[in-house]
Amino acid sequence: MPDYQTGFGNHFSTEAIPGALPIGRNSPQRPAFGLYAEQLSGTAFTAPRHENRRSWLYRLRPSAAHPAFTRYQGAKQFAPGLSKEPLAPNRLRWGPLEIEDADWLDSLTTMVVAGDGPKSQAGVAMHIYRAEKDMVDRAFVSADGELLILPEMGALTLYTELGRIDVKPGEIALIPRGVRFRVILPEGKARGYVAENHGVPFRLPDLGPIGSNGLANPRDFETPVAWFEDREGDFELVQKFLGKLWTTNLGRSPMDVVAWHGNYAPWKYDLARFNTIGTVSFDHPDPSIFTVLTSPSDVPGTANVDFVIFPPRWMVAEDTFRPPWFHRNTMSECMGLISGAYDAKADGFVPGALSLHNQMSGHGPDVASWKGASEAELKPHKIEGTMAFMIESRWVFTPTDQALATSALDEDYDQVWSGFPKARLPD
Ligand SMILES: O=C(O)Cc1cc(O)ccc1O
Ligand SMILES: [Fe+2]
Repeated sequence: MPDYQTGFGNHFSTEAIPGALPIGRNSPQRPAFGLYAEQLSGTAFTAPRHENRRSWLYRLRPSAAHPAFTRYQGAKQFAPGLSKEPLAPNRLRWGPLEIEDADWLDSLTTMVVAGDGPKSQAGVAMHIYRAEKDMVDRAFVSADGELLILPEMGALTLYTELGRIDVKPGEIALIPRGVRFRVILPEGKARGYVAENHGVPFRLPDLGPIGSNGLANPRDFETPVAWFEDREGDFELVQKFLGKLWTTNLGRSPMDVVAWHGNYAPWKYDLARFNTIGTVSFDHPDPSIFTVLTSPSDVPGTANVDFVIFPPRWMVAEDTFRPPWFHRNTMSECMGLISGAYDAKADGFVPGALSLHNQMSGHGPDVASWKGASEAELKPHKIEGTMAFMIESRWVFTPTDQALATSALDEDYDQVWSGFPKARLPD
């Protein structure tokens, strides 16, 4: 069982072998045991102090020691590039994708990308993994963004440069941009979502009038302690760089960091710890009240990407249509479901599914959900056994060609909003 240290964005210090971590300096002339000191920067050196993220790694060999990268021929469905066709303003929905005879990396399937891709340092890509093999002698790293991993089926063990993380459905994990890792499937099969954030790193949202506690509390984020593997021999490193995949043979495992300190590190978080806040009077609040993490853009309050969840919660609003209202939004919304049912979609939105409601597309409850909620007796009611999420962005999402071609695409999605009775005005 991995061990963790707690706190979001804390300055951690951890060593797998006593004496490996230098004290009082980062880069001594001769680090202990002949280890190599290496700084991993997740923000510009000159980023403001409260945004600045970097860690110091003490490792068996420097990351710099590797031969040239060549194009990687696997993972054909991962980052295939975007369609050049004009993007229709249609609402889209996909059913769950099938498990593939592949490891986590090779099973990654890019569905939609918000923004202009990694070169712009903005936007977010949504990928789905659906694997049944372990990554044994190989690791992956994205230079294009941090990876927010959302398991939907089956647990994962993430062996990262900075330690090991166990994560299961209902929990989430984050691998910072540039951190190398491999994925083991303790339950044999695994499926889930990956939001690759090309913009500035996720942080906790400001709480404003909510006060100093609530939503995702910083102490519930768990970062692994230092752990390393000393493995020599063929070891592939696949790197995503500007939307293309590259490979090299390191000749050793890159998970050879014996000690590290800093505030740039992977973490996991149990969504059940989210302190959900909602109305105790009337009206359905904007879903921003459910924001777990936000990556701001250069326009204040207008996120590059927000990660929002719809957890189990009490519904008590009086004289209120309680599910999400009908709406059109300047922000674009991509949703997934980890478990249970979502209160705006009585049918067709199942765990593993994905939906897309782009900028200004009319959406909201389907007919069955609207009818049920309009006629319901408004007793206090608990929505239980559910976890939906939304990746919301100021940048429009473009589906990949393969997402538009897959049989998992629901050809009749628009039908969920057909058949609403017309309002009747007084004579
Ligand atoms: O479209 C959706 O289902 C997500 C959503 C939920 C909600 O409670 C209010 C607005 C919104 O976009
Ligand atoms: Fe919406």
